[in-house]
Amino acid sequence: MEVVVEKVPVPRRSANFHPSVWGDHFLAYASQHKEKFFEAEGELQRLREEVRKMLTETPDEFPGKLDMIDTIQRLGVSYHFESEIEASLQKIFDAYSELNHKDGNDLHTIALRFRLLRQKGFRASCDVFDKFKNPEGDFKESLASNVLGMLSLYEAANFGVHGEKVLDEALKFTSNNLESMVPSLSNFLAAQVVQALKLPIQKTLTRLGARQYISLYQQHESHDKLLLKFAKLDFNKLQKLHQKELSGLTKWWKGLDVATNLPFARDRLVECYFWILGVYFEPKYCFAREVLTKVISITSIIDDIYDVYATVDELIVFTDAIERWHITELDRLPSYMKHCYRALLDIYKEFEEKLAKEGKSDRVNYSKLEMKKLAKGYLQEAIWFHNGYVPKVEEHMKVTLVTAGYMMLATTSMVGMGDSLTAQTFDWVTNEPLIVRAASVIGRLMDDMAGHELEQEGGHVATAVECYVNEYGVTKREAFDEFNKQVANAWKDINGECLNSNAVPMAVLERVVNLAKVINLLYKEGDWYTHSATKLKDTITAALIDPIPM
Ligand SMILES: CC(C)=CCC/C(C)=C/COP(=O)(O)OP(=O)(O)O
Repeated sequence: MEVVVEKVPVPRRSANFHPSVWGDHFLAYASQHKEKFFEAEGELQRLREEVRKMLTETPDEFPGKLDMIDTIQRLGVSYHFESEIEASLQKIFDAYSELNHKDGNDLHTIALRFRLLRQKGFRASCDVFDKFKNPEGDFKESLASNVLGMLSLYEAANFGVHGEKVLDEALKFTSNNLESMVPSLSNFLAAQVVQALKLPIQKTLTRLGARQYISLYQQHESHDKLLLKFAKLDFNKLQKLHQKELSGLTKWWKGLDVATNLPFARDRLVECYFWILGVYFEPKYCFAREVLTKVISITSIIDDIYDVYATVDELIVFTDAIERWHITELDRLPSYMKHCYRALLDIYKEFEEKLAKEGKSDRVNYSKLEMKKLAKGYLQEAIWFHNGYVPKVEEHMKVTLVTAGYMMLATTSMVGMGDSLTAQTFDWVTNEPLIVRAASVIGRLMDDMAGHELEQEGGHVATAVECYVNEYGVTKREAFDEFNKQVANAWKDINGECLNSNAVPMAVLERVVNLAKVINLLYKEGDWYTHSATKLKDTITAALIDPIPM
């Protein structure tokens, strides 16, 4: 495509991304909420207190308490009872050996206890599973007929860290057995097993998980009606809140008019909001969501400027302008870049002004530094691409772990959080801690495996796959196998870092874990983000448009 920019004709590339599939859809929700926000508020509050009572009145040493906590979490409502659940888990952890001893060979209870503790950062020992092995050191075949036990062990094994051989074995044992069991199970159990094998709890996003679990739970003959009703009402209330937020963000996004001003770029505000909803969905993180959605949306445009449209000369100036971060830099930029640069500066200025009222505007600087680092990484990739250079894997990863964007997003995720976060925590997050690196490895490798074919065709910097094949002289299949192993190892890093949470608030670690979960969803079956018109559209519809029928 030939476009005249600044009087000189410049050859431009285009990736032919499809336009937004949402248009102004979410604007409609702006007026809806002028009426009474949520009609069932009174009932919701009453049910919430009933559930709280049920939770606090059930003794912690009672095995049914574990199922209750699990159900509350999986229905997506545990955020209302964080302190109650934390206190129970602490007591359960303190009596861990004793309780496991008492439960004898009850695999379901023992595995569930282990998982619930690990999920919340308690260092529960995996030695509890040794007793389920035979003298040869294999899991007892007799366990294979215990569907509930196998399912719980499978979910637990996904929380393993490096060196936990028993959990690696448990994962293989349960995955194989569960898969072969499916045809002989009742519809209800089969649906649970299939869902779990597709996506274990450890990788499930809270809103989507809640939606799925609510529909499964209501098919369960002994479900708690009160809890189910509460979960449905709460889901629908949160959905309305999210719709309202997204209508505000759509208004902001319309002001940028991506389709006219930056027609070569992906126009993906709604997908970006969904991405960030995976990072935090709770009402208290409303401002944090706004900050992170604006930042990821503008980053997506910036990525396309570097990857698709700009010349290297323009990119050198653009990167320098981002480094200098000053409105006077606008004069040096071609007009299409001006739109993006101005928006970038405006959003950060807005955050600074808002945070200044609470004396927290310094937080924004950490995010700016990460954004500058990201832009330099993008430039390096563009130079490699334009020179036809295929780096060695190590050199590639050094840059592309930064351009995976998760170092910048992990840092920025903390900017709008109301929690009192210290300068040490910001220093920690900006120093490439293992958990952020692991999320970046997952992001980079899954993105490159998903986009490998297209990116090769469409003119993109060499993916990790190409670099690996090139350096080691292996097949593409072998490169994928190696990367899938690295991704599995990165999940173990993440699990391990969540058990060392003394120095860093769990609320911060959870953001990084959630970033990893989103990337897993978006890239495990191709690039859903770029090609958002089908599967991602349906997923977003379930999370953000269709209420749960009462
Ligand atoms: C995590 C962030 C910042 C997301 C913003 C949107 C984005 C750049 C997605 C990846 O696109 P891509 O598949 O084109 O990525 P890349 O160019 O890095 O391969």
